[in-house]
Amino acid sequence: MKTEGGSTAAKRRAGERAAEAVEDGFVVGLGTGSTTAHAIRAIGRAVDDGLAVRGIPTSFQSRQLALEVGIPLTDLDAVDGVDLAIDGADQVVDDPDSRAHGALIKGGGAAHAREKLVDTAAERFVVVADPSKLTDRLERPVPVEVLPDAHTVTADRIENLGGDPTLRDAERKDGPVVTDNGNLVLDCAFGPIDDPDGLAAQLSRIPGVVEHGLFVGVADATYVGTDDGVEVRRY
Ligand SMILES: O=C[C@H](O)[C@H](O)[C@H](O)COP(=O)(O)O
Repeated sequence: MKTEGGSTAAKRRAGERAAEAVEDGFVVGLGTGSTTAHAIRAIGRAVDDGLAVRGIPTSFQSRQLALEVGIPLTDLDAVDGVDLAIDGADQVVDDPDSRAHGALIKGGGAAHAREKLVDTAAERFVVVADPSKLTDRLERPVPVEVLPDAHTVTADRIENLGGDPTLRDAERKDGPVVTDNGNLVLDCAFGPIDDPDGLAAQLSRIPGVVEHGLFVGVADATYVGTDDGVEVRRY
């Protein structure tokens, strides 16, 4: 799980505040990453105190943590709906004058395909972040999960859109990162992204793309942990 960047205390404040929104009987989407991990641990403590919830993990990592802290688990196909999803982000547009306000780049931990399934299914999706994630325009490389057998041709098509794709390598293994779904990840640099919605549609149309990390118009709020509190952005 990726943990670099941002202060741990700020991440913890954001995660714990989001966990306070979990109500008795909720089905909760459990995102992935170092910030969401604080929310999962806080939900686990609430479960110890008697809160009845079921969690839907978005990755092997969040599943393991949820099991460790005692959150009963379910899956999307087994529930009528998801009341709340809590998830992190790699970048969040923070500009109320921009049409992209609240748009996200996700997938730093290669979990964005399952995250998008769960986050878009939720009645309410809350992003948890520290201030280092806020930006005027999305500009980090966009993680794109691709079918392994087609990663070269898919990379060519992403280049045709103006992207510069790099196959994500595993740090402690020879070879590429393999996602929980058995696929590969291309980190695709586009420079500053003026129209994330348009780029999202173009990426989704490429055969071989399983899912990309642009989340546009999905988040309902971002909880930004700071050095001394939590700022809430609502969309
Ligand atoms: O694939 C991973 C996810 O999209 C994470 O939610 C994202 O990378 C943020 O992680 P963190 O809270 O560790 O910065």
